[in-house]
Amino acid sequence: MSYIKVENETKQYQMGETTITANHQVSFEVERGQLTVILGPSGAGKSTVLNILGGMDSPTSGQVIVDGVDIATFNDRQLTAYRRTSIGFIFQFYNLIPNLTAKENVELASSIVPDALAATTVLEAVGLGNRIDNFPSQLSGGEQQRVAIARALAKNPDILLCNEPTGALDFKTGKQVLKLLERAGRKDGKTVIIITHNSALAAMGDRVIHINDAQVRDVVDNPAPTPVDEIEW
Ligand SMILES: Nc1ncnc2c1ncn2[C@@H]1O[C@H](COP(=O)(O)OP(=O)(O)OP(=O)(O)O)[C@@H](O)[C@H]1O
Repeated sequence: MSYIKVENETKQYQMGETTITANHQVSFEVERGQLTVILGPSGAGKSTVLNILGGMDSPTSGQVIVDGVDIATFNDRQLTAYRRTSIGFIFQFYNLIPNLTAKENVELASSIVPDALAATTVLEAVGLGNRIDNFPSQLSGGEQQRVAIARALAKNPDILLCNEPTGALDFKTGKQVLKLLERAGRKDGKTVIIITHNSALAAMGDRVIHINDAQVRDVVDNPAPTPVDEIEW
């Protein structure tokens, strides 16, 4: 069985009298270590998929099997443990704590898991060895996103979930960030899932899942993904 298998996952939100269907019968699979791009326009339902895969939300119906276990059946305590140990999150706007240094931001995450990597080591790995004592406000957007990647990697999770990781960055800085995610997948064996509306990023994925109007429209495998260095947008 695939490492991740989402089967007929539906998520509805009740807003007074109105029911909003954010995901409708979503099904797809991701193999372990695969770099996956989930592509779709704004409002398509991508973040909903990511929130459910990350254990931040539960589906209304359907199965979300990760490493053989259906996390859709998890209670709050099980979801907390899953979020802590299995998942590293990277968001569009970094979500760093402003009054903690880069190192302290990373340590905050690593302190909640048993098999954490040293904060300094991961900050060095993302090229920020000389900025560990800087506060987020003293770092550029790209540097802040690299701290966020270090924070996610420090927990040593199996899965990295990235929601528009380059959405707030310029082309050159965005590429640096994508190269780190590419390396986390190709060298460190993480299962990296990137959500984006930027269709140029599809080329870097081993698998591309197209979502539109709450549904999976297409799943395309790339036998020869393009290295991030060669992607233009
Ligand atoms: N908590 C919520 N309550 C009500 N509706 C929601 C909630 N979360 C998402 N939705 C709705 O579900 C639909 C899908 O939203 P979602 O955020 O998953 O899309 P998206 O593809 O990630 O879009 P974007 O790229 O703009 O973030 C939208 O119509 C959105 O308004």
